[in-house]
Order: sequence, then structure tokens, then C-alpha cells
Amino acid sequence: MAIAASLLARLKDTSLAVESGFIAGRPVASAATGRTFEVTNPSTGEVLATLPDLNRAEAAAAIDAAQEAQKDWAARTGKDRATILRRLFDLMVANADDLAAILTAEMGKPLAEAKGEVLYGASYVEWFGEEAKRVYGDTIPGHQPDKRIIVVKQPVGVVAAITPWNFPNAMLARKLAPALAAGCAMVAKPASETPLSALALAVLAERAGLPAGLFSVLPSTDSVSVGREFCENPKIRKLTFTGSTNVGKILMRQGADQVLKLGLELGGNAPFIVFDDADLDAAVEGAIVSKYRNNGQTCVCANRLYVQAGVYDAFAQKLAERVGQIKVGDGFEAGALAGPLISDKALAKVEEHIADATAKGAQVLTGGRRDQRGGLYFEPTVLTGATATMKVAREETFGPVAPLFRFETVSEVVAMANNTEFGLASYLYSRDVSKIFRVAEALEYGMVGINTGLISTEVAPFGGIKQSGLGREGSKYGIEDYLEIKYLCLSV
Ligand SMILES: NC(=O)C1=CN([C@@H]2O[C@H](COP(=O)(O)OP(=O)(O)OC[C@H]3O[C@@H](n4cnc5c(N)ncnc54)[C@H](OP(=O)(O)O)[C@@H]3O)[C@@H](O)[C@H]2O)C=CC1
Ligand SMILES: O=C(O)[C@H](O)CS(=O)(=O)O
Repeated sequence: MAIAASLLARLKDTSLAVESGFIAGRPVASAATGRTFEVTNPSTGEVLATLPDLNRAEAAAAIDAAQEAQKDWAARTGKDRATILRRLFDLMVANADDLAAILTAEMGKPLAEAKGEVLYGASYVEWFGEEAKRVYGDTIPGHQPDKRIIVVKQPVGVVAAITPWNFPNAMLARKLAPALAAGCAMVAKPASETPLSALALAVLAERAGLPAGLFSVLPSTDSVSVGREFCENPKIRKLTFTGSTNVGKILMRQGADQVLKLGLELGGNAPFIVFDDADLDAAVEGAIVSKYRNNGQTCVCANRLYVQAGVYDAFAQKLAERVGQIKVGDGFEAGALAGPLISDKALAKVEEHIADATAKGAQVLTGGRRDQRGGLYFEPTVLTGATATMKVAREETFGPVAPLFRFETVSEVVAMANNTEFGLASYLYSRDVSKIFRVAEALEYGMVGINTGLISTEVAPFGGIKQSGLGREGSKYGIEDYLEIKYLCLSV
């Protein structure tokens, strides 16, 4: 077993490509079961690495080590924790090219986009390194003359994390940073398609000075067993999950017996609304970035594009022209803006959604079929004539397909936009301030992009309502989910 030469050749620091698990500060080269699994490049099918297929036993050992390490970590000052987080931020930035190459190799996204993700992930480490020094409490006027009331905040303890393949660096960094800043420890199980990015982060965390055992990474295909350990081990005080709503519900059920504290960033079905008074060119650019970023494999992607009747044809034409310019190619290819989809399953879902839509009357304006390159490549697609009866209206496509729906009135489009069990991101384009506020306040979503298609930043609270999740990541709010409030009542 060895890391693929094609990947090593792209790295300045080859030690960042790790072919083992990472438990209690030590590489774990083989699983207790002896089982292994392969990590492949979705663009070429090449085997990049063969990893130990860790499971529940190793998860339990990692949790034990985390519990021990967390006690000392929590006892350190916020300023001390901030210093180490700052070092980790600096190391992520200094090694961003290598982290991006590892990310592109295992996930497929274009290299420039991968580097953007690494810097985005690093921004959460920088942000929470600063927040680590500002975990403030309260003093409250006593309810009796001899009472003094103090509120303090303490770390929840050992945190388990389960992360998805679509942003394998940033989704982990967005959890690790607030956890460490708050004084917690973390045991993480990355998606089996993309474990190398998480392992590279563990290497840098150790170099930054993180104590052994505080952050472990468990590469595994046995997500069900590892997930059960995370939900049933009483030493775990919080589980933070990013992924599908279905898996989020499984974890909620499994954690119920422990009344497990959960952070859930789940699926989405974002409406993207273009009103007659919108700046059409801006709306087209916003649709491109919202819909086709990460090849549409993003939970905040525009999933339904609602265009008011007066500008429908013009918007459709402009969008189709721009979409036709998106270059499909290997993530390492210069100029490639759309890489491969992550799997055959993902490709089949895209084809299923297009077939269902066209069978129900939608037309393909551009794209609509597998790319001539073959494999997991698919043409960026625009559909017109989409209606609420189609799967593209009810399900998250998670691929490069933009279905355009026509609408007449504000009340009609708000009702259509809200007609989903999801509530993560939403977008609207208008130049009428009154309409902007009325519609933004009426949309049942955790986030609203107004005249922009890109809303993700470490300074703002990222998260959804309804079946899109629980809690928020990033911003001044993001650290609260890793803290417990304790109230001291002092009789003087
Ligand atoms: N709200 C948000 O920020 C985000 C939401 N998502 C949503 O996730 C979906 C696509 O991502 P995808 O990775 O396929 O989602 P999945 O939910 O299938 O997988 C996410 C993670 O959960 C693990 N997992 C799968 N089944 C279980 C289980 N029974 N118990 C414990 N862990 C499990 C996976 O492991 P394994 O790899 O072994 O299958 C992976 O690490 C879309 O719905 C997308 O919207 C994705 C990213 C961000
Ligand atoms: O879809 C996801 O996994 C991320 O939440 C996307 S974002 O944070 O980069 O918008």
C-alpha cells in the first residue's frame, strides 16, 4: 500500500498524505479487523490510498483518549487555546496548495475551487481562535439580598463529528475550530470517499501543538457502527453532523437514549427567485455561482429557480449562454470549472431528475446528458418549463441541473418557495427594497441571499430550519453549541 505517485508528485510536503488513521496523536496503520478500503480519484478511477477500515473498537479507544486530553485542554486559558488555533490557521494557509491538491484528487473539484475551500475552512480556525478569548459569562442581580448570581460557560466535553465528502476540509474545520476554541476534544469520522483531507488536517493540528488525543480521525466505511458508538458512548457529550437529512434523523433517533446534544447541518432545497425588476445580468451570475459551485454538490445550491414571467425568456437565454461556457474537466486541468460527480449514484440521481422532468413536460435548454469525456462527468444543464410535480422541485438534485419555474405574483412565488420540508438557504433578486424585505421575511429558511448567490462566510451564522438541521456554525453564535451554561448561586 502506498499513496499514489500521481498525488505525491503534486505535493511539496508529502507527509501530509497519510495512509493511516490518527488516534491519540499516533498513526494507526491497520484496523483491529485487518480490513482496509481504497480511496479513489473520481475523475480517473485511480486508487490514491489504501486505508485501515477502522470501526467501533477504534472509535471507543479514540473517545477514551479524547476524554483524557480534554481535561487539560479545558483547564488551559482561552488565550492559550487561541495561540494554538492561530498556529493551525497559519499552517493551513502555508500548506493550502498541498491541502487543495489532496482535496481535488479525492473529491474531484477544480483545484482553484479546492484552494478556495481550504482557505474558507482556515477562516473558521482564524475566527474561532479569536472567539476562544471571548467566552464571556454574566453576573445577575440577586433575587434575595444575600444572593449573588454568576453565570459561567464551560466546554461540553468530548465531541464526535461526522462529515460529508463535498467539502471534506471546510466542513471539518467548521466543527473542529469552535470545539477546540471552547475547550472540547473531537473524534471525527470523515466520509469514506474523502478521508485524506481530514487526515492532512490532523497532521497540521499536531504540528500546531494540539496535545495528543485531543483530535482523532477515524477513516472508515463502517459509518453505521462508528455512528452508533458516537451516539451510545456516554463519554460523547455532543455529536455534530453534516450530511443528508435522512442520516441526520437516524442519528437523532440513536442519540435519544443519551439525550445527546446534536448539531445538524442537513439537506437543502434552495429557491432562487428572480423578480421582473432584478438586474438580470447580476441574477445570471448569482445563479451560476449558487447553482454550479462544486458542480451543484452543495447543500446551499439553488435547487429551484423561480423567474417572474416578464423576464423568464430573457433570463433563461442569458443563463443558458453562460452555462454553455462552463468548461468540464479534470480538477487538475487548467480552466476546468466543473469536475466529475462524486459517484455513479450521484450521476444516476442527476439523470433520473432530468428524465422525470422531461417526461413531465420540461425542455432541455442546454446540457442534459453525460459529458463526452465519459466517466462521472455530466454537462451543466438548464431546464425550462419546470413544474411542482417534478422531482427537481421536491428533491435535492445535488448536481449541475438548473430547473427554471415561471411565476406571476409575489404571493405565488413565496408559497411555492416555502412548499418544502427543507429550510436551509434561499435567494432573491430584486431592486425594490420594500419587496426585498417583505419576501426575505416571508421565506422560511435559515439564510437568505439578496442580490447575491454566495452567502457562506465564517462571520455569519450558517444553518437551517425545518428538516435542514439544528444549530448554527460560524459567527459569534457558532461557539455556543460547544458550551454549557452553568449558574452559580452564592449566599453571602
Ligand atoms: N447542511 C449542510 O451544510 C450540508 C448538507 N449536506 C447534505 O448531505 C447530502 C449529500 O452528502 P452525503 O455525504 O451523501 O450525505 P450522507 O448523509 O450520506 O453522508 C454524510 C456522512 O454521514 C456518514 N453516514 C452515512 N450513513 C450513516 C449512518 N447511518 N450513521 C452514521 N454516519 C453515517 C457518511 O459516511 P460514509 O461516507 O461512510 O457513507 C458521511 O461521512 C445532501 O443531502 C446534502 O445536502 C452535505 C453537505 C453540507
Ligand atoms: O454544502 C456544504 O457542504 C457547505 O455547507 C457549503 S458552503 O458552506 O461552502 O456553502
